[in-house]
Amino acid sequence: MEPLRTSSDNRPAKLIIEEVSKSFVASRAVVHALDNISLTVPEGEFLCLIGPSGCGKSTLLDIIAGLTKPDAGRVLADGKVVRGPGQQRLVMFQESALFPWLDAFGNVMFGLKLRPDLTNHERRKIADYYLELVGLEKFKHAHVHELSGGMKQRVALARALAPDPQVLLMDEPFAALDALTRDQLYSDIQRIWMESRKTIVFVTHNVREAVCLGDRVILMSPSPGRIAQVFDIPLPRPRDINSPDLAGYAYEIAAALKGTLEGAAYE
Ligand SMILES: Nc1ncnc2c1ncn2[C@@H]1O[C@H](COP(=O)(O)OP(=O)(O)OP(=O)(O)O)[C@@H](O)[C@H]1O
Repeated sequence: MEPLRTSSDNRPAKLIIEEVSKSFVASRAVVHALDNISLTVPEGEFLCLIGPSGCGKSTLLDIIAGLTKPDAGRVLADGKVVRGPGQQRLVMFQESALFPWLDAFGNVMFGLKLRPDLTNHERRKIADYYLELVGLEKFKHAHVHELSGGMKQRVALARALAPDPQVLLMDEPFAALDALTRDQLYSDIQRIWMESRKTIVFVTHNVREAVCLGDRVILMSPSPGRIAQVFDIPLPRPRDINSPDLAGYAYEIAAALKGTLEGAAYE
């Protein structure tokens, strides 16, 4: 099949989100979490979703993952309609959700259960490779309670990367970490993304984080959740979150973010 092309460049479209809407009934009120969202994500793009609390970022990520069904519209991954979770689209959450009874290696091996095509020997080699990639080879046999918050997120990242998904969906993965640990992870995730060229959809509240990581930043507005604005971030990589180059973009997006709160049509 001829790959679907995006309009903005010549890369094939990895994800197409077509007119997706989703409502929830909460305390007898209807919440319009997403209203008619359409978005195309080219292969290899690092896309950041930003917006105020409750604007539907996580709901959109869950719909892309196939964990939540939209009320209307659909998501296509490689041109095929997403009807449920798949090993090509893996999610990494804010809390690492590691298995506390397994060590770092065991947790990464667990992720590789998604690859029954591999022998146990191959899985072990892959787990070693990804633990090294995230800088944790020396902590291979450390148990979860022995790891810092940043190390746990590194293990979670290795676990998500090891089955080699084409799309990585990240829901505020660094939000619970201290600033220094986060800065290190910004470099690491950029390095890993530049080497692997995965398609990444990354949800964040943090404007500088979005500018540091994203090729594009999608600003969402709440009530109902809609795409308010799209920002291209053409800065060279790797980017340093503390560099002054980022500041202009961050300022512009922060101002627009403030505008989405003031302009939200609360229902
Ligand atoms: N399972 C659910 N049942 C009822 N309401 C829900 C459910 N999931 C999400 N919502 C509501 O839908 C809206 C969007 O939620 P969502 O978690 O997607 O927003 P968000 O932008 O990710 O928020 P945050 O930044 O605070 O994580 C919110 O009003 C939320 O309360």
